[in-house]
Amino acid sequence: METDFRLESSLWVGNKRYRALLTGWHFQWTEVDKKNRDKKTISVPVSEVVGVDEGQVEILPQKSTEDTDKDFTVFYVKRSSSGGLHGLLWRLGRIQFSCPSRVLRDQWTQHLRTALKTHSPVRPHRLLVFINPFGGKKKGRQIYHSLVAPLFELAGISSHVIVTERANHARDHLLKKDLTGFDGVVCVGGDGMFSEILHGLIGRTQQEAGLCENDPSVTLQPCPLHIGIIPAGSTDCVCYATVGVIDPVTSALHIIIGDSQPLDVCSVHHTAALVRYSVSLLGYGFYGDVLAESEKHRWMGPLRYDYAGTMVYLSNRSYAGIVQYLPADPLLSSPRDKTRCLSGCSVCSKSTGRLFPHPSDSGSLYSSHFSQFSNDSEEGEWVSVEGRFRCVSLTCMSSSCPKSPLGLSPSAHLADGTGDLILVWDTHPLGFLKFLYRHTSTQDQFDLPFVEVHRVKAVRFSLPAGKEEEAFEETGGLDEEERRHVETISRNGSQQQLTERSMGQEIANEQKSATPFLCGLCCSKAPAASVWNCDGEILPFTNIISRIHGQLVRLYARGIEDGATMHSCSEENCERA
Ligand SMILES: Nc1ncnc2c1ncn2[C@@H]1O[C@H](COP(=O)(O)OP(=O)(O)OP(=O)(O)O)[C@@H](O)[C@H]1O
Repeated sequence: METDFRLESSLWVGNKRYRALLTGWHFQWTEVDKKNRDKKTISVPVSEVVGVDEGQVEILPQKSTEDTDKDFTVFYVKRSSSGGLHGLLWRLGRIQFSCPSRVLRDQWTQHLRTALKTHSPVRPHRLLVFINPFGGKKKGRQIYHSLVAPLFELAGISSHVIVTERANHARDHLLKKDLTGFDGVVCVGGDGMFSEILHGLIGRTQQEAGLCENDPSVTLQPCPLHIGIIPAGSTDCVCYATVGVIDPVTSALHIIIGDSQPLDVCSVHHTAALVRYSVSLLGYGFYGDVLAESEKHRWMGPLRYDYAGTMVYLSNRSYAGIVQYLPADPLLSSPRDKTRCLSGCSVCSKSTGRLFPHPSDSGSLYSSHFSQFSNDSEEGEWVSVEGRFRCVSLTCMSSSCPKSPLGLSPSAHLADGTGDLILVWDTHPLGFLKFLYRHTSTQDQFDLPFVEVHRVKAVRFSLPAGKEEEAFEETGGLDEEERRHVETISRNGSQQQLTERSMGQEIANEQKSATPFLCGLCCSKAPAASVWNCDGEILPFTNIISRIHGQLVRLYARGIEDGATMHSCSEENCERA
């Protein structure tokens, strides 16, 4: 196979001579001096060649081609350090070669294109793009049209663009409209937009498979369409945790070359109904309170999270609860093993075989039921703990973000079919402050006597009997709308997908106004119950059951590339920013 694509010749860039070599998997060019000695080599994996065009081609500010007979231009992925602890920025590299003859030029372009088709077969050809015009700084449209669309055009990707007109527009489209011919769905926005796409695609896939999402023991069908995230929100945590940087060009290049990163998803249920899906944080206590408090101060913009965090910390709350969890196999990995889930993670790769025992399952992504939960004998023993907690958090990924570069659980994996359950028992305020502060540094936040972390497959949370009634009295229990909501989901399953964001917010607002929630430091009586923060949405229920679905979706990403690889590739297609 290798030799089929082998091509070697002298090529010129300006007046410098290069020896260019295509071996199938790699394209490299080495500058040769007048004495025929090799100078610097640049080597690019064929999978990272973005496109090849005849002539002298520019793409910015818009595509222009000077069609000369003996020239061709190669576009490729070029890395540069983001300067921080985290991943690498990707940029579009461009090199324009001249050949001694047109025949040789055509040979090069043909060979490169054939190598691309053979060694990069999973690149997208047609994408459905949703732009949230109001996300983040309201620059979604501009980001897409100026930075992303020209790259898609260069790579020969056709895209159908929908600018959303309301919340849940993208989700409803994915649930109801014809998606034939699309290879993937791209969202231009923040975590809220990603969540819409996630819910739409998972719901659609289960509808088509005839599966009921309400039952937590049902093994859900992995989604066949990939998701691409072009970050343009005020919180872009999923992008940060799966790419390592928040940068539209880097994300666009990952989409173009068809990178594929599986991602675990946690389903959250209340009684017999699905409430939501989560990929990053499902948090009760502190994180729920911060979200509820911050929603009251949306006018502050992103500053509201710092303000709410401070207020909630000062209110010094803890909550009674019963947490039950189903431990994952401790022999496979541990949340305290100091490993990091980086690009090419071996724990995640091995999990693919465990989660999809029949090779065809993972290949087609249309596996039939794979038993990791429903089979009682394999399920294992549930563990139960009861007490007062500052916070209870479940995360399917490290949940790293610019403010917490290692995240809530630094050794969590993106795609091993498990989540990390973090229990922070009631403690004195300074202890809790230490726990919070350690998230911003490299210190181990789990190395504290009041903190536990467990790698789990499922979690149940309930209020202790007496507290349930207290909380019920405080909130007035389920209101009419909540009851209708649960009934609708139970009846219609995936047809009527999930909590409407707007409705969820209304419920949360009602709940907030009904609860003497955080009336600041003056509030003398602490409420009996907190709320759940599910990837930035408040859940309308306290008693929940959640389950991790291994590798349920795939993103156009490859996990975080280690900045240290900059050293090994400094001779190749890398540069320091
Ligand atoms: N056209 C629209 N009008 C109003 N809301 C929309 C529209 N399109 C999408 N949304 C909703 O806006 C929410 C926030 O969007 P997004 O995540 O893109 O931006 P963000 O600035 O990061 O948001 P936030 O800070 O509120 O989480 C999403 O949950 C989505 O459902």
